Amino acid sequence: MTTNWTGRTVLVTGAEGFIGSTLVDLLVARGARVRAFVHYKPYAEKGHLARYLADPGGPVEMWAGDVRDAGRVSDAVAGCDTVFHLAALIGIPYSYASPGAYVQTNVTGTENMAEACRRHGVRRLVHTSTSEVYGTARTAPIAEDHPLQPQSPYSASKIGADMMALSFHHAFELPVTVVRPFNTYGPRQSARAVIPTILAQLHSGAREVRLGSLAPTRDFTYVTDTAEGFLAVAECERALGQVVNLGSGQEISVGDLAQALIAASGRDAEVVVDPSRLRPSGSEVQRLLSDNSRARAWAGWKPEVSLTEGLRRTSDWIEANLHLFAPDRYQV
Ligand SMILES: Cc1cn([C@H]2C[C@H](O)[C@@H](COP(=O)(O)OP(=O)(O)O[C@H]3O[C@H](CO)[C@@H](O)[C@H](O)[C@H]3O)O2)c(=O)[nH]c1=O
Repeated sequence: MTTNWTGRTVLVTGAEGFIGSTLVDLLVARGARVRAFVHYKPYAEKGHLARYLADPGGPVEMWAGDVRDAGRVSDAVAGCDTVFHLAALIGIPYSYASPGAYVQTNVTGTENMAEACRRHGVRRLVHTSTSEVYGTARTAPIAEDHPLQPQSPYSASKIGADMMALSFHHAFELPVTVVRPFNTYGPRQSARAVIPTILAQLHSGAREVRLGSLAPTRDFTYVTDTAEGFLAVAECERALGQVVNLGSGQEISVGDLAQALIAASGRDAEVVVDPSRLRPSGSEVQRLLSDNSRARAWAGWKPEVSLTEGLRRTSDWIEANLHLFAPDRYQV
């Protein structure tokens, strides 16, 4: 589905992140004016949006702020046609240490965003969920009506955020769509996630890849496919007030992924199981596989980049940007 974004003003929160900045690239390429809501200005200015932010008259305008600040959020939304809300705390391990922070940023931040969108009458609020809300698949592939199982405080906060966004559709007719990406990967992802963690180790010459468990499976979806999905659902009438999965529909175990990454990197290493790296019992999501038929049928979306090709591109990017993965640069 192609849509004309020319001349439209679009707010992207979490714009300095890897999915957010990829979405900004796609919007700019389609002629939109983007308001990039970023949390930490100095980081954003050096990060993936740097080339835009160095051009004050260009298509991207930076708004530094915190989604917990309702006034700042409202100011950012004013005059925008569409809002893509990606800003969130996303690290699962950190959510065990500080659940309340996840409630404030993820649930209250989404409430602030929905309230601002209502006040300013936006055409569509696209709220970002996560496949983590499903927990370990009870049935696979996972369709949007699968039960929600909060296996971590992070997941619970995202379930709360999703419900808050959807409640604004029911209570106030706010035009909301909840997108539920499965594990997105690709260039720009930080070392927090499994694919960049392993690739950064391999390209640094590690001869061992240490993993907590090889058994969990994930549905890895390439970042441009995820970002294209955001754009497709934003224009989809049937998706109003609905949840839409964005996943490749393919599943791979962490162990097989590690082998695929060794192949993609052209490096030689052994995979070692290290139980000290396991997440708390009952918290690890053991299986995620998307049913993406809703996104295909409703929004005309389909994944374009195969896992083999996506891992090769990601490996090449990490090898060329290894300085970003030095231990003192780790971002969680
Ligand atoms: C970083 C890391 C991960 N793993 C394992 C844990 C999981 O079974 C699997 C994938 O881990 P992660 O890449 O952290 O992804 P996962 O736990 O699925 O969660 C991610 O994907 C979610 C989308 O489903 C996002 O909402 C979360 O913010 C994000 O953290 O790899 C390891 O064994 N070792 C590691 O160092």
